[in-house]
Amino acid sequence: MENGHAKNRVAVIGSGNWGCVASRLIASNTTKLPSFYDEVRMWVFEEVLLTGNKLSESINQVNENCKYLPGIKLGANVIADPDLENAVKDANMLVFVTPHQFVEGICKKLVGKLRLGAQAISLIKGMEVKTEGPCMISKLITDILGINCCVLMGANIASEIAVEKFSEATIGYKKDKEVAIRWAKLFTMPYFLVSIVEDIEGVELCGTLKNVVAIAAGLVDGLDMGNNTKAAIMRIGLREMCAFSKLLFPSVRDNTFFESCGVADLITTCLGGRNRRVAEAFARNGGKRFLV
Ligand SMILES: NC(=O)c1ccc[n+]([C@@H]2O[C@H](COP(=O)([O-])OP(=O)(O)OC[C@H]3O[C@@H](n4cnc5c(N)ncnc54)[C@H](O)[C@@H]3O)[C@@H](O)[C@H]2O)c1
Ligand SMILES: O=P(O)(O)OC[C@H](O)CO
Repeated sequence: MENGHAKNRVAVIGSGNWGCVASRLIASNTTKLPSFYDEVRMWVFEEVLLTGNKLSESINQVNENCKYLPGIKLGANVIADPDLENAVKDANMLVFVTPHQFVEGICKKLVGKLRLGAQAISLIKGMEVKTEGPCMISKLITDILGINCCVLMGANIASEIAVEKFSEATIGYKKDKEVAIRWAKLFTMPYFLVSIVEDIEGVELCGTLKNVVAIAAGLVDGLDMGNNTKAAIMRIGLREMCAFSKLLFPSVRDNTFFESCGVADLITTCLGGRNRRVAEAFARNGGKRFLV
C-alpha cells in the first residue's frame, strides 16, 4: 500500500512492434515506481514460428520478440502470456495496443473478466467504421467493457523508441485528470516525454487520420513528385484532419493539433511510417498489388 492506495498492476494487450516497445517502457518504470508491481503481463496472440517454437515461449526464453521486435530485450519483468484472461485477471491498468480490427473481438472475450475499477489506455491508431458511423477505439473499449479509457498517441515510430531515441507523446483524457497523470508516470522516460490533454477525441483522431495523409505522402514519393508537393500534402492534410475532427466532435481543440499527437506524428509518419512505405511501393509498382 502507498498513501492508502493499493498498488497498481499493469497488463499489456498486444505484442507487435509497438506493443513490445510499450511493454519495455512500462516495465522499466514499474521497477522504479513504488506504486506499481514490477511484473508486466503482455498478452501474446499466439503464433508458431518457422523454428516450430511458440512465439510466447520464445519471448519468455530470450526476453525478446524475435518476430516483431528482434534484437531488443524487453526487461526481465515482462512476462509473455498467450492466455488473454490470465494475462489481465489481476491487472487494474490495461494497455490496449493491437491492430484496431482485433479490439472488438478481444473486448468481447474480456466482458465480466476484469478487476473492479480497472482503467484502460489505448495506443491504437485507427477507428471502427460501423453502419451508424465512425466509432473511436477508446469508446469501443468503454462501451463493451464499461471502463474508463484514455489514449496515448504521438510521433512514435516504435523502432526508434526501442533504441531510446528521443520522442514525445500525448495522452488524451476525459475528465479524470488524476488517472491521466498516473498513465503519464507509467510511460515517461528521459527519452520519452508525455504530456496530457483533456481532449480525448482530438488526440485519438489525430493518431487515426494522419495515416490517411501518410498514404498520400507515400504516393507522392512513389511518383517522384518532390518535397514541395509532399509538404503541400502535409499542410493541406493537417487542415483537413482538423476540419474533419471538428465535424465529428465539435469539442475538439485547435491546440491539440500542435501537440506531439498532431503535427509531429503527421510529419514522422509522412517521413518514416509504414503507411507511407506501403503507399510508395504501391505507386512504384504501377498501382498494382504486390506481396510484402
Ligand atoms: N509500430 C509502430 O511504430 C506504431 C507506433 C504507434 C502506434 N502504433 C499502433 O499500434 C497498434 C499495434 O501495432 P503494432 O506495431 O504493435 O503491431 P504490428 O503491426 O507490429 O503487429 C501486428 C500484431 O497483431 C497481432 N495479431 C495478428 N493476428 C491477430 C488476431 N487475430 N488477433 C489479435 N492480434 C493479432 C500479431 O501477433 C502482432 O502482435 C496499431 O494500431 C498501430 O497503428 C504502431
Ligand atoms: O508505421 P506507421 O505508419 O503505422 O506509423 C507509426 C506511428 O504511428 C508513428 O507515430
